[in-house]
Amino acid sequence: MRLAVKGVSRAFGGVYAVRDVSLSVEPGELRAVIGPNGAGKSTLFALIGGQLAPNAGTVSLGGVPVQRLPAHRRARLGVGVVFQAARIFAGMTACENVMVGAHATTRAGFLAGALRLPAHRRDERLIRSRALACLERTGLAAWADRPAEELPLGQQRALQLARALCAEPKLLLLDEPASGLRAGERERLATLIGDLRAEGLTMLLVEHDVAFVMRLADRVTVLDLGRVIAEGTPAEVRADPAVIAAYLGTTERADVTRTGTTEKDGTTEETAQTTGTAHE
Ligand SMILES: Nc1ncnc2c1ncn2[C@@H]1O[C@H](COP(=O)(O)OP(=O)(O)OP(=O)(O)O)[C@@H](O)[C@H]1O
Repeated sequence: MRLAVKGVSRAFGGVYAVRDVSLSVEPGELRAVIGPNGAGKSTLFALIGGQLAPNAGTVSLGGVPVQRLPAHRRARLGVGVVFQAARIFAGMTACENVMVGAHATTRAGFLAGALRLPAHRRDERLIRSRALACLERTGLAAWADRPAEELPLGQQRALQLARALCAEPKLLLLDEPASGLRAGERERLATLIGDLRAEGLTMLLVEHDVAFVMRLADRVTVLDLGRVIAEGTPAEVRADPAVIAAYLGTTERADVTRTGTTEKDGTTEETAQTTGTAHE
């Protein structure tokens, strides 16, 4: 599903977190959004997912303007979201957590469920088998019937991804999916994202870990201080002087696999000062 963001701005307390940002992601494309700390990545992510509304500009999905729709309405249009912080339902098994993702997309509603109609039982069986397949894809098959809260953090993230996939999204938004993962988990995630891309799923990936996205993305959008400063293929972006100045250059972060906070040491004085201003 095509995603088009046009002239989107969002301010907090008079300070723009995202300012006049435009980007369009073609169906089947894997787009990465990178940028230093405070660049506006998470804000842009929330503006697309519907957790935030823009002060100006439009967001459209497959040509439908959605900037005023809440997140659950965008989900129904086919937007799947994996947040950075694990959002799991405690007191439910891993499989039940994943099944939640699919319920919005099935016909049998609450009433059919409450009345235990045959259509509902059929749907439940279908959803359970879909959920198990998603758990398998994300390496969580062995956890299916265990309480979700017992999963280690990395697996809780994978569980969110399984839940999003179970809803069969047309656009998948991933917010720093590699952060906090161990090397093996990171590799598995990269493989899965590559597989999803090969299957034609449109994805937008916000990521701190530049090396992680550079080998996966078709195109990369670079934000700095709320604005798009570069866009292109990974090779083009890597060679762009504006990107090097703002983000990649001084500590060769492109080759450093880091998560969490971006180090400020070694940045140019100018970059350090402007980044500081953005946080005020
Ligand atoms: N809810 C909020 N209230 C006030 N200011 C906010 C809010 N969310 C973001 N900001 C500010 O907007 C700017 C952009 O933040 P955002 O989290 O979108 O950047 P980011 O690129 O995701 O950063 P990071 O890589 O550190 O997560 C920052 O200056 C931040 O302090």
